Amino acid sequence: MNQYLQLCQRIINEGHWIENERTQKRCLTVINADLEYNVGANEFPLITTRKSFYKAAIAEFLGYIRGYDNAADFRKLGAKTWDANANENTAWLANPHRKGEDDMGRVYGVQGRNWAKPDGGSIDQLKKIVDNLSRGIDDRGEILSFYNPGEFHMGCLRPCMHTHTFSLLGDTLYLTSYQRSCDVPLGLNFNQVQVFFFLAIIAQITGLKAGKAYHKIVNAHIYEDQLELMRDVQLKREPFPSPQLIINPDIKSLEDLETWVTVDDFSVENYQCHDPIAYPFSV
Ligand SMILES: Nc1nc(=O)c2c([nH]1)NC[C@@H]1CN(c3ccc(C(=O)N[C@@H](CCC(=O)O)C(=O)O)cc3)CN21
Ligand SMILES: O=c1ccn([C@H]2C[C@H](O)[C@@H](COP(=O)(O)O)O2)c(=O)[nH]1
Repeated sequence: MNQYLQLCQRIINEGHWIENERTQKRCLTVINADLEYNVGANEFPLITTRKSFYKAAIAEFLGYIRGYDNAADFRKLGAKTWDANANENTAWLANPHRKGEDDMGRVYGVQGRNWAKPDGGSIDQLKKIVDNLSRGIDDRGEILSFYNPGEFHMGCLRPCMHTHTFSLLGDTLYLTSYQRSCDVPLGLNFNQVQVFFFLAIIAQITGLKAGKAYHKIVNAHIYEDQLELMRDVQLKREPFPSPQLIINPDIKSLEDLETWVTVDDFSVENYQCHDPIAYPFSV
């Protein structure tokens, strides 16, 4: 929790005001942040200085694992997070590749599970990783990349947290996740949960021990209309100790994640938090 608060404070102390053309808003911005989560010790990095809706964050990531490309499928899992980008961004609404209401296009999980090969067919990056790790193999290229510049024009948004690398030391699994752009009040609140969740769940289904997750962020920003709430409300609050994430032990395979798992298979223990804060969202 302290590393999150330190990053927020650093943006306020040292940030530069940068115009953003896509959203037509200014962002207070710093470059480079390194966050670390101890998944093995189950120190769940859930924000405590406001109420955090971790189930929606897990639902969103479960949608990526399943390769979903439609905001309605995310809603069914419990995440409304793609409604605005799929249906309210004027550039995407006018894009000939958009297949209709709720379509997100070839983003995130589509690339992760169904990367189109130039010579036909497709690559399932996640299945290869899970198969290797289950056999104790780390070929130093256990990389899940959502970043496909050749298909940016076919999706509603370029992926923000775009690359996840798994590494094995003995029977302990590590994850390094790389994020190019980070909405610290809203997005990071979810992304911290997702990086932790991803290592915890892949360790569980591959029979490995979870070690640490390393979360590397390039452009970390606060939108101009979020600044007052962050500076004068959230940062004035005292954090509580980290809660623990509890995962249904019956989840044993990638197929389980693809078929029957829901957000009800996850819960949190000892979560003490302050009141919610409704931050403005920029489409
Ligand atoms: N400007 C922007 N920021 C983001 O963080 C973001 C995007 N766009 N576009 C793509 C996804 C969608 N994400 C989102 C979208 C909405 C919330 C949000 O509204 N969160 C609320 C609670 C949501 C709920 O009740 O489930 C929050 O208070 O955290 C969070 C992340 C993260 N990403
Ligand atoms: O997982 C996510 C997804 C998105 N974001 C934020 C970061 C930016 O504020 C916007 C994306 O805008 P770009 O112009 O494409 O950078 O969404 C996030 O923090 N986490």
